[in-house]
Amino acid sequence: MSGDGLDFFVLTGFLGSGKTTLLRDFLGRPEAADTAVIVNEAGEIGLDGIVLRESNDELPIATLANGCVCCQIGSDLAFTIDRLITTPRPADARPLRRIILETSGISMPGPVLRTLATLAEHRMRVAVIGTFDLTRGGDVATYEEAVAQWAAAHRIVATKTDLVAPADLTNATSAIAAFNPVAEVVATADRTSAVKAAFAPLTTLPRLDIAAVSGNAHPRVALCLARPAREIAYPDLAAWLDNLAGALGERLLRIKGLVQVVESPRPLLIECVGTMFSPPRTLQVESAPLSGLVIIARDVDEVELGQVAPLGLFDLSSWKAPDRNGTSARRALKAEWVA
Ligand SMILES: Nc1nc2c(ncn2[C@@H]2O[C@H](COP(=O)(O)OP(=O)(O)OP(=O)(O)O)[C@@H](O)[C@H]2O)c(=O)[nH]1
Repeated sequence: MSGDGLDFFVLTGFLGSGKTTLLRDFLGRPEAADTAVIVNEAGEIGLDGIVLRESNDELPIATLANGCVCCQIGSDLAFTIDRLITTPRPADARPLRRIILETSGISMPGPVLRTLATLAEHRMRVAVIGTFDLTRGGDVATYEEAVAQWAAAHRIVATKTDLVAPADLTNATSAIAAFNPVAEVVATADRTSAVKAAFAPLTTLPRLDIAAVSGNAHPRVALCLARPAREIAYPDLAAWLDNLAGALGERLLRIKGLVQVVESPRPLLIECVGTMFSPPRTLQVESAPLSGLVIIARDVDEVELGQVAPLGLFDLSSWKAPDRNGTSARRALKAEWVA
């Protein structure tokens, strides 16, 4: 038996940001019957597993409690996934449709995704779902893990909506986009809608309407849009991405975007979390609705990005960069992007 057709959700988010609660609410819903769960906790006591078991005591729930999933238990994770997929389902149960891995609040997403990449034979559709605790907002961005978790997410769910003022909920989308402008955002006070949307299949096209982003730049995280400056051949694009990853190393948090290369009439979807790239995928649309790569990186400036070879492949609008002079550069850069 293979995992072909399975959705694999990596549920990530900082300590206490509402991951278990979101998952518990989902597992209590009828459509969660074809779900298996893997819980990782850095601590010794598998508390999250117990809480989740309360919401649905028939689900397969595997606990990885012997360390943080990102640093110690790659092979345990691979083994656990394998076992969940190959274990026969009870006669009256529907086939397994999704696995949800709740990572510990201090897990870095990159190593988890690297482990999942070794399980390519299962052909699972992997999506990273992040939580954004509205009561703490961007405050936890001082923790490198929190920023990496948001940057890696395909979708970010605003949590604890009942504990904040309506204005905080209204501003949630822009607050989240300040850390990851390409993620889908789920920000609603309607808990049922939020829970369903959190684990719905992903849409294909990246969200690149980054001109809508507002808010203050994070002191160490730069968000940048790289737009093709000329026609781009695939080998040049591949070399540029390789060199960018090599130059930034672990400071590279995320790239997502569409690039039209001369070899193909259709745009390529380019995506990486950390320095790990998904294989570029040709989109089944004639031309890119918007050609460009959104880059999220830590401790980097436009000059360094501009030195990546081959030179001159992309124009860089660093529309949200760390504010070094005490005045925001965002307005001018944003205007450049809008034009
Ligand atoms: N009022 C309210 N409380 C929430 C909500 N989501 C989570 N909480 C509370 O916030 C605390 C932390 O929530 P968890 O769901 O355990 O958070 P977590 O991200 O799984 O935490 P770790 O596993 O420690 O990383 C708990 O006391 C929850 O009851 C919410 O939407 N509304």
